[in-house]
Amino acid sequence: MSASSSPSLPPAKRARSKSPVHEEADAGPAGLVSQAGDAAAAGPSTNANGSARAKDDGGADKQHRKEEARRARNKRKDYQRTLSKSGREPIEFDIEELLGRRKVTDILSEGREFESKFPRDQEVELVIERLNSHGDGLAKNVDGDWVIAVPNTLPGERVVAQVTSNERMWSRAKLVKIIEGNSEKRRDDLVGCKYFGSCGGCQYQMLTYEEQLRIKQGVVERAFKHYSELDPSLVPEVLPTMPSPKQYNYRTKLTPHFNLPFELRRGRHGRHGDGVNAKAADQKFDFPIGFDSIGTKRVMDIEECPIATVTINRALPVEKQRVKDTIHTYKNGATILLRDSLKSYESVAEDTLVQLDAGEGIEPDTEVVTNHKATVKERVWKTKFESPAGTFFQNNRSILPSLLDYVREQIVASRSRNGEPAEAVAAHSYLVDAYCGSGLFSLCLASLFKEVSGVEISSESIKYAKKNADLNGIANAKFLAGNAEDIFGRIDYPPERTTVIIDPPRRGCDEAFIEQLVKLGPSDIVYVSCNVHTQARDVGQLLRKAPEYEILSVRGADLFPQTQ
Ligand SMILES: C[S@@+](CC[C@H](N)C(=O)[O-])C[C@H]1O[C@@H](n2cnc3c(N)ncnc32)[C@H](O)[C@@H]1O
Repeated sequence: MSASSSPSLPPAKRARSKSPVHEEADAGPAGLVSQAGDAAAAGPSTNANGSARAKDDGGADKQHRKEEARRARNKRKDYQRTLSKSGREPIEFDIEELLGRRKVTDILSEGREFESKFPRDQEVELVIERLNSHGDGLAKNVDGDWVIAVPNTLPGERVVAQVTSNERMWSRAKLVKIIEGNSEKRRDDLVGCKYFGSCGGCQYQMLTYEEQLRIKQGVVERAFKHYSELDPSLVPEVLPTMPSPKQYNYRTKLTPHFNLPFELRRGRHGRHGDGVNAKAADQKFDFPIGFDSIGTKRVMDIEECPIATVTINRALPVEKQRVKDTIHTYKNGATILLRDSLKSYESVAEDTLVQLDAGEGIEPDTEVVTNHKATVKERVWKTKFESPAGTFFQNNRSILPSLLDYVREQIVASRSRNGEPAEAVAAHSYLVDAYCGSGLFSLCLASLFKEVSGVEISSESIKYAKKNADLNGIANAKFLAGNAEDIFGRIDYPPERTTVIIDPPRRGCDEAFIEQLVKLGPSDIVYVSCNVHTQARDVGQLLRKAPEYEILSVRGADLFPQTQ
């Protein structure tokens, strides 16, 4: 699910008899969160610890802070390295399930985990048994002590595959031919791209969309089973995957890349010196610009990408030609950015706007931006967004209304469980939008809260989040540039009336963030993620640290149809 998102709505808290905030806030290392006496009067306040840093901080103090920062960095890295306590990759669970736990234990205890590897390029006949979370078909060798992963295959298919590399108890292989296909599932008539099967970008074009959604539901189920390390009774049934209204032409960002042509590389670094490059300005070079071919780092030339928007596909050949015409100015290979942006909010007619909101796939009037610093325009529901092209914004605009609807519904439902009408709660409740980017969740949901506060590491994104609040006339939103956990020292929200939305990068949350979150003890937490494995790990951590939380809903959303 490398490029797809899996938002879910874990923990909403049961009624708590006491808040852990008071008990722990004073004692904690940051000790920054306190519960407001009058929450309604309290906005985010500056952290006294932060602002009270004395002028006479000496070298020793500086040294101490540096040391603290280094320790925090290392702790963060350690946490991120481990997907779970045991640090296991998803393939290891697949191997265990395919070969059987007993067999795997025997192999490991006898030290044979690298023994059954295949010579590179060897062709093997295999029967595919299941898919892994990357969308590759998995099969066992004849002795049942090794697993082979073959992209573009389906369970039940008998195939010939050629081994490309060996790992610990498994090999990667590429498909040579299908001897017996899975006629029930394989629908080659659905394939929408001439590069499918060679390009590493898409895995599922040969499947019906319903099947793709089912597979993703299974990935979410397995991730929570293996990585949350929670008792299964604590994880509710994973809901059917939220479909993307558009299954092709949905991607609003494309990043094809290229390597420097061999002749230019020699020119720069080889014995010919700069002479070759001086000539290069007049020379034409033909080299691939596109994506890696399946299972390799070899770039394939791509003329079109049917999952990207029509506007991006129109711009792609022009951009590729521009790179080819100026290739002598590049020192290395590079990645091209193509970002689809609304031409203007006004250029979209009101009726189109309604249809856009409903996700019915009317193409808005857009243009392509290639400069990382240029501004991209988007709109979700009626909220307008601007962000620099080089910073994060969700890449499938067609599904965002449904995604936001789901998040909003869950927040409203959680409030009604507490017995208060949603409108009444809005007047005295708060939202923390952690990892907020340019304010997608906080600004779209601001009307549900008295005040919202966003935190984000990119100061560029924060600058735009503030601009976006102004652009939409939203006066109750505040934004802070910093590490996600810094927000907890800046707010004074009453935990029992605070919702926290978390939407971290693929590596998931930092442990420090989870610790601070638990100290705050908000009434509801919404965790949106583009990596369900780190999400499940974090949710497990959270529930172990704060067992009073209850997971109410887990659901994948298919932001990247045709891909894993
Ligand atoms: C998946 S994006 C979500 C952005 C936003 N919620 C949205 O949907 O547009 C994750 C964001 O986390 C930010 N980020 C990464 N590490 C962070 C950290 N340690 N603290 C705060 N923000 C961080 C990234 O810059 C990025 O904007």
